[in-house]
Amino acid sequence: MCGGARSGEGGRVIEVRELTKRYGRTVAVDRLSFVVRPGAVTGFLGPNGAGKSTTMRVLLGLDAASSGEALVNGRRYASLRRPMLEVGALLDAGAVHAGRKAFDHLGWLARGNGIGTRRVAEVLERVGLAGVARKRVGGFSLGMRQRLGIAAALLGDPGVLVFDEPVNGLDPDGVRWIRELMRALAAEGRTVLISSHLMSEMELTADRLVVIGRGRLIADTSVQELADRFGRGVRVRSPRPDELTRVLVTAGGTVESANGTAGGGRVAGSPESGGLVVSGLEAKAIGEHAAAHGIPLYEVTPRNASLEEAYMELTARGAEFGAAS
Ligand SMILES: Nc1ncnc2c1ncn2[C@@H]1O[C@H](COP(=O)(O)OP(=O)(O)OP(=O)(O)O)[C@@H](O)[C@H]1O
Repeated sequence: MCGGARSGEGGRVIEVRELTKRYGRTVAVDRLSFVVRPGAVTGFLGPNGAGKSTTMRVLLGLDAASSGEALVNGRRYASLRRPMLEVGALLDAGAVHAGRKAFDHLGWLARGNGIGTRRVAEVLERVGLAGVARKRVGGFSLGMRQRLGIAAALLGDPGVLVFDEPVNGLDPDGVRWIRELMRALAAEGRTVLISSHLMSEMELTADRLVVIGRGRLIADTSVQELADRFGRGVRVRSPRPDELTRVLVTAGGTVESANGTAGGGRVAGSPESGGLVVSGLEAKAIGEHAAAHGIPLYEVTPRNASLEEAYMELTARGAEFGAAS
């Protein structure tokens, strides 16, 4: 998969290969590999301290890898001939001179990268800042600064976009705006990678997820696959859980206690402690088997586990690691 990612995708691809980054004794990124492809929003998820920003910094040439590599369109950032035309990034929205006007800031960036000033007006329009183009950035709200940072990322009309926690600190309107923009950029065939520590946000924005914890890959999946994998099962409560478990296992089901402890057939625990989660049998079949054996049921609910739960489960160990956050 890695070897051929470069060809046939219009050069719009991010490849992280066996990337390791150490800071002294801290291993921030640990042999991490994944590929981000065009036409979709990919969420880069992990608890605080998981290594997301570090990965992005190496990808953007702001930090050197200890080993392995992170490539944009098959090249390291430093060897891209005109980087702004290939990859745009939003890392720290605060990093603009307060005294500078929005238009001048972008104009300066454009000139330094051989981009015409006509493009400045275009990107300001796209991010909704055309009306404040001649205002000083110092007076901008966080949301406006975020938009300006995105305008800068879009200046070179790059096929690859990287945003580090773009919704942090934004109000609901700002969050919705960013979400829609990310989706639109992906729909244009760009490669869009957004980091976040919030599954609730990614659930609404991303098509694919790269989940990391302690610098290592935990999952590389579509949002749908994750939902399917974790969202299955029927939640059942009965005053006779052991007996019900035996009946359902005999009928071909798999039964676990609802609080997540393993139970390949025998489950201890009263209904008060959370009941059972049954997979491999539909709600209707569960009801019929229970009725045939005269076992009362208090609840039969097809479960739709939230992605948040799936994420918590996936990153449990990583979260322990960053317990302070
Ligand atoms: N410049 C640095 N010097 C030393 N340690 C660092 C440096 N940058 C990051 N780290 C450490 O590397 C690990 C990964 O940090 P990183 O910022 O990449 O995580 P993150 O997933 O982006 O988290 P957050 O969501 O909090 O930004 C952390 O343990 C962090 O303390």
